[in-house]
Amino acid sequence: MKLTELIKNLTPLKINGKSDIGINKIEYDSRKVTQNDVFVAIRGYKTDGHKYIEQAVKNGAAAVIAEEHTENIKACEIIVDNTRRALSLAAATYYGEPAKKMKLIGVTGTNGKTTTTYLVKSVLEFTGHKVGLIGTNQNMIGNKVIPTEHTTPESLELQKLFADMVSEGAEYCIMEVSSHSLCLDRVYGIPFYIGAFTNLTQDHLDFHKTMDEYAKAKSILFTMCERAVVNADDDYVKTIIGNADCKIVKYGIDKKCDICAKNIKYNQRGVLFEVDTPFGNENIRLDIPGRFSVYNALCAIGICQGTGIGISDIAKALVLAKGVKGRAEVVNIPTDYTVMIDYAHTPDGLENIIKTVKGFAKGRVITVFGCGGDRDSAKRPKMGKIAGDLSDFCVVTSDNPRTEDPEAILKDILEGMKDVKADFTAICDRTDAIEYAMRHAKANDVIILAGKGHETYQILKDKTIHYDEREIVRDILAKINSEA
Ligand SMILES: CC(=O)N[C@H]1[C@@H](OP(=O)(O)OP(=O)(O)OC[C@H]2O[C@@H](n3ccc(=O)[nH]c3=O)[C@H](O)[C@@H]2O)O[C@H](CO)[C@@H](O)[C@@H]1O[C@H](C)C(=O)N[C@@H](C)C(=O)N[C@H](CCC(=O)O)C(=O)O
Ligand SMILES: Nc1ncnc2c1ncn2[C@@H]1O[C@H](COP(=O)(O)OP(=O)(O)OP(=O)(O)O)[C@@H](O)[C@H]1O
Ligand SMILES: N[C@H](CCC[C@H](N)C(=O)O)C(=O)O
Ligand SMILES: [Mg+2]
Repeated sequence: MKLTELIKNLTPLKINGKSDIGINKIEYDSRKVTQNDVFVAIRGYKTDGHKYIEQAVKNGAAAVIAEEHTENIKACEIIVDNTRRALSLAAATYYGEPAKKMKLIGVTGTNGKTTTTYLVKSVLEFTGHKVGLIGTNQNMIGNKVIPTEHTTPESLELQKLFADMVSEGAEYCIMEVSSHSLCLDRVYGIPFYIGAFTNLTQDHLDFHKTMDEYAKAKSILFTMCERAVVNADDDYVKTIIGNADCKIVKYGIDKKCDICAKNIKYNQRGVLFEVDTPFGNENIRLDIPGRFSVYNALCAIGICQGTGIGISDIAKALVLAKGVKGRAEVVNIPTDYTVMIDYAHTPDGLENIIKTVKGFAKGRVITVFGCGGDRDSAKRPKMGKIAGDLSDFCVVTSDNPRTEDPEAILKDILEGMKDVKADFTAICDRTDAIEYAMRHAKANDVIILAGKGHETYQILKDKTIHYDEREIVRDILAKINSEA
């Protein structure tokens, strides 16, 4: 591709050097640059990509997109005011504007994004469509799984993924849009057909600092879509759609809205309810338990109706929809107590899953949980308080301590547990903590292993180790049985 073509949608402040040259590919990491690439220099949180311009040119960069001029540079220099945005726009051009060739649906919110995207994928597939999915657990094109490290990938990888989806015939792409991705312009310039909002509760304040800033970040999605589907019961909904200039469809249980659930029945297996929509009413059954599952189903219904699918097909597809790995997932073991793996890692998520299990457990609810290192530390005592007040017993433990001291994270959690109702203990090693819970479980108890969900790793200071709670639970059970 010609550099002039690649930058056609940018508004350069200055171009230094010859831009009528052939280029190979785009890179934003100087270490990956090879002959005739375009290097995009990004000012990051850990370092500044402008420091690596010289290295990128040495590695063969024919052009550099940057926010400032470099003296004596031996490559064409495109100066722009925002390189993250330039990266997103140039990547879209490089891959042939793939987002415009599919109907793109973005889901944002603190909790429920992954679950909702899977529900939407199931409904779209039930009605015969080929669907791409992007999110926390994995990316998918139809049934093909593509591993991922981020909930929402960097723009360059995102545009490549869109292009792969288009070339494999996907008509829709349903994706999670994290607040980080909105702030860091990973989705800049992308035309969303539908944007959806699940809810906003505390998380990621290490990054956003305040809830208002966090809400503002989420609201960006609703300036980029043709249609919005939003949770009317959420306290932040006004901020979220404050700048929206599109059709807005509201869903909820408590407030009067376009799509509402009534006569809700909860059981251990899932939820049953009636839904009223502008396009008809229907009975809905979803085999994922909890009030939050009603919200996720309503959000999915709003999105799918926006694509023109009838409510009766949506209802039929939701009955068949399977749960998502690591979300209220019951481990299949022959014990008289239950072990459930769940991804609750925020105060609200933890409260929801414990209350849900409390609603059906015939025995006690034992919660094993921790909090991630290098993440919002203000949520730690709050999660301690919630788990301690709502469970019958808690084991506080580690969940991806990353660069932090695991014991110090436990201490932060325990700060919130000074006068909680439940008994609790703290065991830093997660496997020992799970073993403790399993050895103390009685008939009909439910052990919730919260926080790791689908993850099959534990991130420690110096390394990431394989860590799959399904395997851990089975190994512990074998050990306990061998002692009998
Ligand atoms: C805060 C954050 O999101 N940071 C992301 C960001 O890093 P950054 O811009 O600060 O990059 P940096 O490390 O300072 O480097 C600056 C630039 O110099 C370049 N560089 C660096 C070294 C070198 O030798 N040469 C070079 O060119 C880097 O490639 C980069 O372009 O851009 C990087 C590249 O895309 C991301 O990998 C990185 O994600 C970090 C690792 C991260 O942990 N992000 C998490 C918090 C995140 O994004 N989470 C959300 C939500 C999760 C959820 O709730 O589900 C997600 O969407 O996954
Ligand atoms: N609508 C909801 N409201 C509140 N809590 C929810 C909701 N849906 C799911 N949860 C709880 O939050 C956990 C995470 O759900 P899910 O993975 O769907 O959210 P997410 O928004 O994708 O999270 P992440 O930000 O990590 O990607 C679940 O395991 C469950 O305990
Ligand atoms: N994807 C989210 C949740 C991770 C959940 C938990 N396992 C943790 O590590 O904190 C994040 O990176 O903040
Ligand atoms: Mg997710």
